[in-house]
Amino acid sequence: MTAAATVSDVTMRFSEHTALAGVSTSIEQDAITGLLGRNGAGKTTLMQLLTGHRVPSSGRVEVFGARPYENDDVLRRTCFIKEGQRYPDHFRVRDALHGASLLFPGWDADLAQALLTDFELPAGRPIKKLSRGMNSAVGIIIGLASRAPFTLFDEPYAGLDVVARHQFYGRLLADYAEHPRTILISTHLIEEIADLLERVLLIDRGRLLLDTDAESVRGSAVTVRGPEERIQAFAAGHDLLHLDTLAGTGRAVVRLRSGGDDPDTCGLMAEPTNLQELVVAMSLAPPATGGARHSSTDALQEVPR
Ligand SMILES: Nc1ncnc2c1ncn2[C@@H]1O[C@H](COP(=O)(O)OP(=O)(O)OP(=O)(O)O)[C@@H](O)[C@H]1O
Repeated sequence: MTAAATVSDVTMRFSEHTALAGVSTSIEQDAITGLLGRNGAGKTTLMQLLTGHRVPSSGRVEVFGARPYENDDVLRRTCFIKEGQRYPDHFRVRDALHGASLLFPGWDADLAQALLTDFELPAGRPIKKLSRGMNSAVGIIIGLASRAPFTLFDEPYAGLDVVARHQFYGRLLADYAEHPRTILISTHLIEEIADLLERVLLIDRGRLLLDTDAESVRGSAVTVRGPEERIQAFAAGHDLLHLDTLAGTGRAVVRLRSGGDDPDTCGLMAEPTNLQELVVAMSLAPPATGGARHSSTDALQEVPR
């Protein structure tokens, strides 16, 4: 894989709190990567490091082969869209777009105009008078129309309605297909974007739990239902991530290991676990039982906690 950005053994401390602890990963060039994790996991912090908004307490961050901090050459090729983006008080929508057009060499004015129409945004309206969702739409337009070689969306759609979100996904995919670039997107709406993702990074309490291609995630875990003792017998050859039981009957999320039993053989009903369920189960799994503890030969690349 060619990396647009690399993060090597990065720790980020805020006085007493360690937001990222020894994180190493690469952001694949010309791919869409999802950055997932619970509140406070460290997603925004990682994006701030990648965009030169912060320098790590230790470790090294490189984007396009150089450190991003105060590096105009890197930052000109980077567009960072964050939730609740603020603009100067007097700015109208068109001022924000005009400002962005000056910043980004690859700016596509036609795409910006088409997106204004999609999101029904009045170009002449003062930004401070926009609704929350409309404000998010301004950021999304800038992020897409910038055509920046490295575009980061940090939970870009606060308040955006479901129709607008789907317009965003559609536009993102269509434009990315024509103009491949490196896109990193953090979101809590995992199922909505699961199909867009080519790579998945899952952070939990400042550590990477999952760093893999999305294809490997699909089919890597099953959700099984049945008598608890059968679930335990089945899970013995795999990784039990999460188990709910009621009166002896259970529902479990199990990461598959090669060589383990089939759910059928154990008399269990099984269905593939979707990305969102897997993220929930991995984030909730205690280190002693969580799949992330195990190094394995499975398709998933796991990082020890
Ligand atoms: N400037 C700061 N000073 C002190 N602590 C901070 C600072 N910025 C972030 N943190 C802490 O670092 C941790 C990671 O925060 P971060 O914003 O990266 O999480 P996140 O994964 O983006 O969360 P969310 O999904 O809620 O946006 C949190 O515990 C947060 O309180």
